[in-house]
Amino acid sequence: DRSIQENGEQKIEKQIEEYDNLSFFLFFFICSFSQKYPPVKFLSEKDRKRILITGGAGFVGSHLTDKLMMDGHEVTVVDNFFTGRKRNVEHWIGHENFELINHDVVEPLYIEVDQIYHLASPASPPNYMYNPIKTLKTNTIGTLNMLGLAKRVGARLLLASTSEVYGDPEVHPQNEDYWGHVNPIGPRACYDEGKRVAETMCYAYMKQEGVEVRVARIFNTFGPRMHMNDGRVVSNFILQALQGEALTVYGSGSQTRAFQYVSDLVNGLVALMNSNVSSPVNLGNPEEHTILEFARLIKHLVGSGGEITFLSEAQDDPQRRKPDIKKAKMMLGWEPVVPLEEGLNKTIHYFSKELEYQANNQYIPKPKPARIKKGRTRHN
Ligand SMILES: O=c1ccn([C@@H]2O[C@H](COP(=O)(O)OP(=O)(O)O[C@H]3OC[C@@H](O)[C@H](O)[C@H]3O)[C@@H](O)[C@H]2O)c(=O)[nH]1
Repeated sequence: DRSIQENGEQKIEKQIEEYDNLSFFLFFFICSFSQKYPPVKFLSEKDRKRILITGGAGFVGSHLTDKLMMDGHEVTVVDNFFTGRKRNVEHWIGHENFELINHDVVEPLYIEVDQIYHLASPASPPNYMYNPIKTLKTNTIGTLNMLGLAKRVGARLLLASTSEVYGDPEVHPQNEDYWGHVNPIGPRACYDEGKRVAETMCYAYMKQEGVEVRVARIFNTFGPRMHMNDGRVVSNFILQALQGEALTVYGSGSQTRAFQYVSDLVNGLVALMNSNVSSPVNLGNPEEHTILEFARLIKHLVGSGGEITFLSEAQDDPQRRKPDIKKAKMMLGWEPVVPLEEGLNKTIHYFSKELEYQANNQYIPKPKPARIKKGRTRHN
């Protein structure tokens, strides 16, 4: 009797085991088909960091979010959606490692994090000139708030600074030791001086409070997820070429810029954050072209027959800009790897899809010209 009973129990146990195996396989089978997020690495508790990205729904911020999420970290994106868009990060919404907070950094923020990438600020000249007071508040009060947060929770903060701290430079190419040539009362000052004082704040918090800071001086960057209304040269030229309109060159077009593709920048930001370099580091692609050359190249890549028109020069427009990236190469082992044409083709593809999307949604915004509009009602 006993052996019959034992036999029966063994059979039941075996059946349960088989059922468990089956449901285990079924679970993975269903998961692999219903997977709705990009693949995310598994990181142990020790290696996984809680990372805050201010401006994380913006152009650069959203690509940084993708990288840090896919590397397996817990990412909190804070954005006030002035220039950022939910669409840029919507593919992460609901993921257990991801959180999106609609918040303006001008107000204090109380969360627990290990690292802060402080990117929040309008970055395109027409956007940052649109509401200079807000740009100043974001870069000054916003940066103070984030440094205060870093101090309270012992987090390391990386500031997204800019090549604009060099102003209209008198040395060429620009290295990190150059102090810059900025007009403190010109139309670009809200951004240039805002970023310069943001850098000053970082080093004051480092010296006085021991906060770990990293400062990236970001040179011109382009790529998918730039806003249609961004107003910077690459998105303007691509949109104009795609729509068969004339490409608008401000001034003679002899002013120069050097453009990096966004994935190169994101790799540089992560390398800098995790390095021991606390002094400012230039991140940019040193391949320099005139704006007229850019216009011709984009026209050629899009295959557009549109004209090139010359409009009046923008005030205080930097005439020559090119990063010296020796420091990033030596200290971070970083340099850009994406060729200009490859990056431009990816961006052209993105904007043609955006135009289709907008056409289906009955709204096609025109690129904004870099003009300051007076007498508008604005919210500070
Ligand atoms: O339609 C356009 C737009 C811009 N331009 C010109 O193209 C050049 C580049 O202009 P952008 O607006 O793209 O960018 P800028 O280099 O002036 O500023 C940028 O600098 C570095 C970053 O920090 C910022 O993203 C941004 O401030 C300027 O000389 C501008 O006058 C045109 O000729 N036509």
